Amino acid sequence: MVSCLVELQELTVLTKHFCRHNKTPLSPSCPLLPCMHIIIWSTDRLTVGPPMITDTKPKAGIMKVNFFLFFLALTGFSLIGHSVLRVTKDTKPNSEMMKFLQNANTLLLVVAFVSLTGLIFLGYSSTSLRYKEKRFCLKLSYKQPSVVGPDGKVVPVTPWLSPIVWEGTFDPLLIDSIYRQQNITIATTVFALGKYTQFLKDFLESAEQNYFVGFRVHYYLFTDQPEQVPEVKLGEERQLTVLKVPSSNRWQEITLRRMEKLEKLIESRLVNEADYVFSLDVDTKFYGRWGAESLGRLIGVIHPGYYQTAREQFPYERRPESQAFIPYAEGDYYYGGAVIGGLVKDVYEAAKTCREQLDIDAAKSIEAAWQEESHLNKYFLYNKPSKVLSPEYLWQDFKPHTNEVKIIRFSQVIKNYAAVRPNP
Ligand SMILES: CC(=O)N[C@H]1[C@@H](OP(=O)(O)OP(=O)(O)OC[C@H]2O[C@@H](n3ccc(=O)[nH]c3=O)[C@H](O)[C@@H]2O)O[C@H](CO)[C@H](O)[C@@H]1O
Ligand SMILES: [Mn+2]
Repeated sequence: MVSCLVELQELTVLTKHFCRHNKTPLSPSCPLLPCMHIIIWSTDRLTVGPPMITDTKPKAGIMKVNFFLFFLALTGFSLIGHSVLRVTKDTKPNSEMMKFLQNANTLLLVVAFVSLTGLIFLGYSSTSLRYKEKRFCLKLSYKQPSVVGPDGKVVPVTPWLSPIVWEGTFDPLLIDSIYRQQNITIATTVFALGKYTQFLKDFLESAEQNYFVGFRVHYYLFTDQPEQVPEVKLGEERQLTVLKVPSSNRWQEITLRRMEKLEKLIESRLVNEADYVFSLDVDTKFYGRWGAESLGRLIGVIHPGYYQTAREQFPYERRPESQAFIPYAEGDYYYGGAVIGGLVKDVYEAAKTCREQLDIDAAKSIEAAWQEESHLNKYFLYNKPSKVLSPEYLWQDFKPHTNEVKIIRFSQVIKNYAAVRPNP
């Protein structure tokens, strides 16, 4: 019974998926469509348990839908045949016509049975459970949320009621005092490999001036050259731990491996050493306050380059073969990979999932358009952040100021990519 339900759920997911992307084998006038809708409706209500994030395998999916429709059609014909037989039996018992109908009906039943067997076989042979989508639990056909309203005013809340943190939406003194009572530790991971060690001094010095001032902050600095870490005077109750990691000759590998390093650091240390954790890019500088208003269960930041862009133009990964794939009609915001934060447990789930998805892609020799940033965007689409930081919390020094961004708190410095990265 449970496996039947699972199969039914999967068919529902697939049918919805195909309908949404206009790949449905059913035309709108097909008489089976209402029947599929009834199944969709009923299995929606039977859906239990936490859904998964990955996409379904499209080929096995199409075959399953086809098998299922074939089975439905044959069973339908067979039922009609059965009724006709009963009527014919009453009027013309033992006629040639009667024998033909009996044979035809038996054949239909046999083929229906074979297609049902095929369906069950596909159900067991495909990795159905592993490839189930989260998508079916969320109704994803909604309008793209805006960040700046038509009147030019900033939007302070997401459509799922998470705050979008902008200057003027919170009282800094009040919010700091609320969190200070909780005696929290904020772990902050930062990576500086190769020539990126040159960014450390400004990063750390500006963080000491602006980042969670008055809170217990523990920086975990991953580098391949511990001797290049500058001496920076840290405030009271603030500390820095240097962790040596191997070098890499591909910048893409450095940025995407941050997920794995974060996952492992949380497992080995942060579960006991911190309450919240942020992972930040190092080629950055703090220019303004970044405090307790940024704390929450799961935190993402809106990328400054795309907060007024239509989602079809977001640089999400668009190849369905990648685990980071997001279709053109989906997406909320384009989140920057330079900031991820939240409670240790929730950041762990995000980092672990992204690492797993990156590994699946790597095994298929696929690298998402923007490495771990693409996977993070996929994760946030299905696991909505509980607080979203506005582009005040991730700006780019080369970007001219705009009316909506009143204060720049954290910004990417201008860098010569060719000079600082180990490869183009
Ligand atoms: C603003 C923003 O959202 N930036 C993201 C973007 O480009 P970025 O151009 O910001 O990527 P990037 O070159 O700054 O690399 C990201 C981070 O990796 C580290 N690093 C990188 C190269 C290197 O040689 N040594 C080193 O230590 C360093 O901490 C750096 O800050 O896309 C990247 C993925 O492709 C990351 O998701 C970045 O977070
Ligand atoms: Mn960067």
